Amino acid sequence: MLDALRVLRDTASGVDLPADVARNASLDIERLSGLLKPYLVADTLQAAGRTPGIGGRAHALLPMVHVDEADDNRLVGHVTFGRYYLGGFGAAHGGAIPLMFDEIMGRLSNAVGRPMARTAYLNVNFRAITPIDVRLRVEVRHDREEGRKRFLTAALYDGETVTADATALFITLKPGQR
Ligand SMILES: CCCCCCCCCCCC(=O)SCCNC(=O)CCNC(=O)[C@H](O)C(C)(C)COP(=O)(O)OP(=O)(O)OC[C@H]1O[C@@H](n2cnc3c(N)ncnc32)[C@H](O)[C@@H]1OP(=O)(O)O
Repeated sequence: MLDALRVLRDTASGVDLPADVARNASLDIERLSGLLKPYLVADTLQAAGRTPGIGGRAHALLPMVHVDEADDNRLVGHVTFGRYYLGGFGAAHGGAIPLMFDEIMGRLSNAVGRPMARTAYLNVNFRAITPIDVRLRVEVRHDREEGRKRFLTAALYDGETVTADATALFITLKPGQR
């Protein structure tokens, strides 16, 4: 269903509709929302964001990052920003790129049995236009740990061009910390 939703939001982002088509589409979307509403649950029980086996953890907001290779301290994956993420002039929105970095760096930070950590900072440099509808490579490194602090770096590539890179600090949560 979330795959279909992704297709819908990419398509809906790219069209310019006559009023009657827009009205009919709105009615259909409202009908779908009505179909789902009886199944709303507490956020601790929802599938979205809590289903690691499904791309993007079934989180509707996230661009789908696919992991191609990973070990304890390094991860290589790929991502394609669809039309939904367009900022302008064929480039991904500058807010979508940190979203993707936070997710994929968080995934490596929390991998291999390391206890849960939360992002304390995420610094992103935009080095070149990040094109939409192009398969991009993302590389993440877990560089070092100092007590509760985990330092990670990442880069996003269009071919050999680095379009963005990031440094992040993740802090291990204390037992019982919310
Ligand atoms: C299905 C599963 C898949 C799992 C895959 C999941 C992937 C998703 C990942 C997404 C992750 C997120 O987006 S998380 C959501 C976004 N992040 C947040 O909402 C975080 C909000 N902030 C916080 O909750 C808090 O500030 C914490 C937990 C980060 C830290 O608070 P704390 O625990 O009280 O620790 P605190 O004493 O302040 O800091 C500990 C040490 O770190 C340093 N420190 C703290 N913050 C910073 C900072 N911004 N910059 C520099 N240094 C900092 C302190 O100086 C201190 O150093 P010293 O004195 O010890 O030297």
